[in-house]
Parts: sequence; structure tokens; C-alpha cells
Amino acid sequence: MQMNLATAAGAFQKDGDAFQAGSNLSQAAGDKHDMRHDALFERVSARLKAQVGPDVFASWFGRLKLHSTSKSVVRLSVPTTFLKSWINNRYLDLITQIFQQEDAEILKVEILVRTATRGARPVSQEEALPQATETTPATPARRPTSAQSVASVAATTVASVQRPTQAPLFGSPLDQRYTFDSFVEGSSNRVALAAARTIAEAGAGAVRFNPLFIHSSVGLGKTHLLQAIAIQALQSARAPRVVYLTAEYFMWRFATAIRDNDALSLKESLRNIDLLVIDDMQFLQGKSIQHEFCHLLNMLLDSAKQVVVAADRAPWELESLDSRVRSRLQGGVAIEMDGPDYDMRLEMLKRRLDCARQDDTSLDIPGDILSHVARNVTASGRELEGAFNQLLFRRSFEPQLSIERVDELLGHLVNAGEPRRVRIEDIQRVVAKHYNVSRQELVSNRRTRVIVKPRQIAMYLSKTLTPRSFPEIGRRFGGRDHTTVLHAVRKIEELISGDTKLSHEIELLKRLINE
Ligand SMILES: Nc1ncnc2c1ncn2[C@@H]1O[C@H](COP(=O)(O)OP(=O)(O)OP(=O)(O)O)[C@@H](O)[C@H]1O
Repeated sequence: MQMNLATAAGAFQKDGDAFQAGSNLSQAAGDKHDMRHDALFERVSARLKAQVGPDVFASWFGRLKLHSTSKSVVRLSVPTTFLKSWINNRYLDLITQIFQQEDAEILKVEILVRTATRGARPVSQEEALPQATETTPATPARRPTSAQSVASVAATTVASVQRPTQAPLFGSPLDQRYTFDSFVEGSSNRVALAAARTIAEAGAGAVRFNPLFIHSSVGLGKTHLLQAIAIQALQSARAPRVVYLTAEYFMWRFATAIRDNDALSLKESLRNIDLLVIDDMQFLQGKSIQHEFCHLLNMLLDSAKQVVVAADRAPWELESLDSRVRSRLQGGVAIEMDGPDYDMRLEMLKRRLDCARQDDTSLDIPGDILSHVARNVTASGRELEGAFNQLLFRRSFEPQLSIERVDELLGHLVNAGEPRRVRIEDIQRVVAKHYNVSRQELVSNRRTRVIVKPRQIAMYLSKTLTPRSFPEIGRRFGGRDHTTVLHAVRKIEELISGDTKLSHEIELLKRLINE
């Protein structure tokens, strides 16, 4: 699972690279900024970085570029509509202020979307599509018309926060503790959080990423984030009709409706929702249920209603799903979340303690114990929650918990779920050595049999031994498409099932890699 700061920052910047070439061209064609302005931009960037901190800067401003300048207007460009909207909403005043401190003549700063600025024509929000993330496949996003803007969703509630005048539809219960306020932000989830907030707040002019697909391994906050979207949307003045469901609940509800001959009215009630939030998508099963879901998805997306989905894997890896559902889910934006780092884990524990203190003000867990737990319980938010509950429970009859005692109590959680991290480079090195080829050959374009098979085995091992996504593995093998990796993994799986020699060979390679 990899959504570290660099990839998070890169996630919305895919077209940035495409622009690089364009930018040179446009400069050759006489872009209106000179060395003086470049230096000004550099100074402003440095001050901005100092002000917002390197993490935030890397996430949101890493690909901010100077586009053009006139006497009083500075135009900056970013690769995606999402970034433009984000910066406009949150940082434009600050950026303008810094520019003005550097050059008092500057009156205005404008942010443009880069791909669209290539032709020197700033595009409107409606024209610019949200760009795919690094984990988004090439399938082009559908382009809703401006009249279909998700930003224009109107409103009612469905789940637990209901407007009294509206009859509720249906939904899984929302946990009111799962809010944006209680969600700890960090480099591993910054992009997902930003996208989630944008959808929940979606006012006029909001950017559309539809469907938004959030994926991560277990316990990393998908449910928390999805519920936060639903809760916040329900609180908004626009009062959208929100349905939050787990895939299992959807299945159960549809199966019951079909059994009771009530499917029509259920479908009718779902027609009018504005925001559909579906959790644990990997559990959606059954041909007819998937057919219904596909129908609902098509209907909502076609009428530009927002859909948010979470699963434990990327949309194209949801192999049990009907290909039409999968394809529709791939048409939006997929964002992967990674595990929390130490600072995030510590912050999660502190927030939990603050929360617990609201019920019992005498509660206290010393800072050194909290940081010890944050350092050692690394697997996921869920393990951390378990560790915290253990501490709280124990503390009531063992008030003086020592670090040693904490280790004893939490032994089963320490480093749980985190086997030694295997790196793709290690896999490539071991496989290359074993098959007597070079690492360069493994990642090259050569398609001779002696290279292709080891390459496929290395890809297979990368998928099974690391949490990397198909696109990421593809990139690490010479920039190949994710479908090539998928094909390799399937091929090797198939071969292993009928070829004992190969299966032993792979077991041996696994042992060598893990040594
Ligand atoms: N960034 C975060 N900030 C605060 N709490 C978090 C964060 N990430 C995870 N948690 C907490 O960790 C616990 C597990 O998170 P959650 O249930 O949302 O994970 P999940 O990704 O949906 O897992 P699963 O795949 O098993 O459904 C929850 O109590 C959640 O509040």
C-alpha cells in the first residue's frame, strides 16, 4: 500500500509531466515571464514552503509553476482542476499576500490548469476534467455537463442524521465519531482526505471526481473517511439526500426487497439520492445484485450524482465484480491510502485520550507510554484502537503501568501485520540472479523467452510479497501498463497450479527474498 508523500503529491499531478514538454514549447513560443519573474517565483515558493511546512508544500505546491506575468497579474499553473480548486479555496490569499510582499505592484494571482493552459487559453472549471491519480487507470473520466455539477446537489438525509420532513430511505448506521475532525491527516492519506472533504463540502464550482474510489488495506481509515463524508454532507445547508451503505447491507436489502416483491419501490427510492457512499465494495457478490448495483451506478453517474466507494483493493483488482461495474468504477478517480506514520499514530492516540477524558476527566496516560505505543503498534488504525482500549481498561486497576508492562499487554499487537518490508528491488535482484539475467534486462523491453518468464515471476512476487498496486509495479518494471502486470500475475498463478517444479522454484525464491 503506497501513498507516501511523494506519491500523494504526485497523485493529482499526472498530467504535470505531460506538460513539461508543452511548457518548453510554450516558452519557446515566448512565454511572458523572464528570469526576474522566475526569481520572484522562487522566492515566493520558498516563503510559502516556510509558512505551510514542507509536507503541505510538497502535497499541494510541488508542481505549482509560474505560467505568465503581466505588470500586476501573476498566473500560476497546476496540473489538475482539483489542485486549482484546492489552492484557490485555501491558499490563494496567502499566496497573493506573499507575492505582494515581494512586489507591491502585484494585484492579483490567478491559478490555471496546466494541460488546458498549453494552448494559452485558461479553461473554466466545467471544461477541465479532474485528472486521474497515479492509481487511476487510463479509462477516461466521463465529463458531466455543467448543469450536472455535483456541486449543485440538493438535499435530504437518509442515514442517522435525518431531516424531520424527509422520510428516510435506507442505509447502514453512521458512527457520529467518524468525522473529519477526528480523522488524523498525514502524508499517507492527505490526498484521499482532500478529495473526501471536497465532495462533502461540494458547493458551487466544486470539482467532480466521480466516482471517487478510495482503497487501502484493512484498518487504515476508509470507513472513517466515508462516514465523515456522509456526516458532513448531511449537515450541510444544501441538505443533500445521502445514502451510506456497506456492500453487504446493499446485498441484504436488495435480496429482501426481491423476496418481498418490493424491488421496484426500493429502486424508485434510490433514484432520487444525491450522494451514494458504498463501503467494503469487495464484498458485493451475486449476479443479480451486481446487475442492480450496476444499474444504480449508471443511473447516478449519468445524472451526475456523486458516488463514493471504498474497498480493500483498487477497482481493477476487484475480480469478483461484474466487468461492467468494474469498468464504471474505473471511470473516476482512485486514491490509495497507506498506513499511518509515527506522528499520525501518536496523534490518533492523543485524540482518543482527549475523547475518553470527556467522560472521565481524571483519566491520564503518560506521554511516554503513548509515544511508546505509537512507535510499536504500527499495523493500522484498528490495531492502535485496540491498543488504546487495552491501556484504558488496564489502567483502571493498574494505575502505574510501566513500559515493560505495556509491552507485555500489547505484545500481540506490536508490529502485527507488518512482516519485514520486501522491496521490489530485492525481488528483482533475487529473481535476476536466480535466472541468470540482469536486473536491467528484467525491466527492459526485451521480449525473449529467457527474460519474459523471470520478469513475469518477478512481477508475480512483487504483487504477492509487497503491498504495491498493479500500476506501481508496472512502473517499477520499466513503465509497463498495469494490465501487463495483471496478466503476468494471472499467468504465473495459472502455471503454478499445474507445475510443481515451478511452484517449488517460487517458494525457494520467496525464501531467498525474505532472508
Ligand atoms: N487517519 C485516521 N485518523 C483517525 N482515526 C483513524 C485513522 N485511520 C484509521 N483510524 C481509526 O482506525 C479504526 C479503523 O479504521 P476504519 O474502520 O475506517 O478502517 P477501514 O480502512 O475501513 O478498514 P476495513 O478495510 O477493515 O473496513 C477506526 O477506529 C478509525 O477511526
